Amino acid sequence: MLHSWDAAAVRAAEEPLLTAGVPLMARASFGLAAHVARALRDRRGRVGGARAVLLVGSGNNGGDTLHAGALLARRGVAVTAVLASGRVHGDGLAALRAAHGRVLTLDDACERHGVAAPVAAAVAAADVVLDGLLGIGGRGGVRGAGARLVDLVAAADPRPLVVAVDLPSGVGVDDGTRTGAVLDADLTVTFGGHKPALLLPPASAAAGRVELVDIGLRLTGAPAVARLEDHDVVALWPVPGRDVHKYGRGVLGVVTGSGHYPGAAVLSVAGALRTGVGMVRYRGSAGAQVLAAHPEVVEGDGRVQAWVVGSGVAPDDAEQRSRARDALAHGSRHDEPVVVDAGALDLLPERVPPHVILTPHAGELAALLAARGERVERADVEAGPLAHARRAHELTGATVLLKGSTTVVVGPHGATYAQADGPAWLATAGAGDVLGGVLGALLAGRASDAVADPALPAALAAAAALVHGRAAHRANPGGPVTASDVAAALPAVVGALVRA
Ligand SMILES: NC(=O)C1=CN([C@@H]2O[C@H](COP(=O)(O)OP(=O)(O)OC[C@H]3O[C@@H](n4cnc5c(N)ncnc54)[C@H](OP(=O)(O)O)[C@@H]3O)[C@@H](O)[C@H]2O)[C@@H](O)CC1
Ligand SMILES: [K+]
Repeated sequence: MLHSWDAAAVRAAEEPLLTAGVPLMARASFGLAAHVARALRDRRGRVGGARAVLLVGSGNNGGDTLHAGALLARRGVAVTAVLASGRVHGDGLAALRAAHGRVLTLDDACERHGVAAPVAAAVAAADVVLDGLLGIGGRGGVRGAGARLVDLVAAADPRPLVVAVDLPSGVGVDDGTRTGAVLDADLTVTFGGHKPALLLPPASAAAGRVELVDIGLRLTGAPAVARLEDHDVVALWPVPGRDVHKYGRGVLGVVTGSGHYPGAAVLSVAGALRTGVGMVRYRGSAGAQVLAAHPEVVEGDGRVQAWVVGSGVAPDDAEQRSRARDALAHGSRHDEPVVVDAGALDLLPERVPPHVILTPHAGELAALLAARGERVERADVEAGPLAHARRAHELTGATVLLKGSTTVVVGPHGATYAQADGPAWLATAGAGDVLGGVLGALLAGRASDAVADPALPAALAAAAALVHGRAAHRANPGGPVTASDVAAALPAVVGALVRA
């Protein structure tokens, strides 16, 4: 599992080490220089003779960058530091000067006297740019001279390799927002532990590949945001024991689809069956289509351990909406986990337990929050997915899985996940219906655990997102997929993950 820690936790872990005189900045800059040198070697074949530009802000992030620049200069790199502030890290600047690095300033006064031209020339000639404007001390997007530097580098053609120091400057460190100027990086070299912005959308898209440098911090306690990796899935998966029978494995009740959208029912059932479930009971108006596609399904009422409701339930299908409402009410009251998607999100009772899991996309989450009196539009959710998923969890009590290219999951007790497992090709009609089925199957298999441990539904939701994303990759590596392809790839993906 990948963990991330917010700025306060990182500072708290740094403090005793700094007091004890541990050279954290030296460790950070040494690791940074090593990663930059490796990237230069990969790109140009050698390190010596490369040209590097350092964007240097006023804090310790700029200090890391200056020290790394000094190390690179000693390896034969022509290093130019551009100071975006009149106040920069003194030791770092001295180290760079001692290593014969060049220093340019770009505060407002200097720019009026024409310093901008040499800065532009240095950026235009650079093989690599190190973004050391802001680290965990940044508040809001990069301002002032730094913002002009960001624009200059972003417009450079050919584009140099951009390495973010600790994290891309100007992103919301703890919430993953991107409010102003941010320089998109190819590589981020982060120190001590991942920061939430490196996992959370939209900021995570600015980070590129992320490399972690161990500087000896002891980050303990719960992480701010986690990301499941393949090897985490087996511990969560309801792998059947030798003597289990189909009812023991879990029966999933599915109330999805409608006369208008029978495909949603077929796909949500496909997702569940191919993930592995004892039985699916289907209730609804698309029974003929579901049975034609999946003869193993049983139609009608009966005991179930978990539910999937809502995908493809049309607003004018009163009968199907009433079945979805009943399932939702029954599941909330009777310890049966419920996945609530699309057409049932507006049927949600005022408060529900965390074993009710909402699976909206950004537009649906905005509508859900607006219906509860919040002034929110889709664009707001896209700009701050974590904050809005959290708000929906607080207002409803439900576990919230917010779908997106990076899926954000929020549950009780701070359980927070950001999963970026699927290819962009997965943004296709019906993929969400399959995801609902995957999660439903997991919940049916672990229904009593998911009720007893309020944080477990969030972990299962993250696991569902991981498996769904992996299935899209497996269905057609690097190319287009349909929702049916994704469902078809599920058994092999699950098999590979639980055997590993
Ligand atoms: N502690 C250690 O030993 C270690 C720390 N490490 C490194 O230190 C980094 C954290 O350093 P940091 O705390 O100095 O903050 P940092 O992010 O460099 O910038 C703060 C400065 O920026 C300014 N500023 C703020 N917002 C702004 C904006 N939007 N636009 C423009 N300016 C803005 C702000 O100004 P102020 O608002 O205070 O006037 C302040 O002067 C961390 O990410 C890691 O790289 C590693 O070496 C490991 C060891
Ligand atoms: K930075």
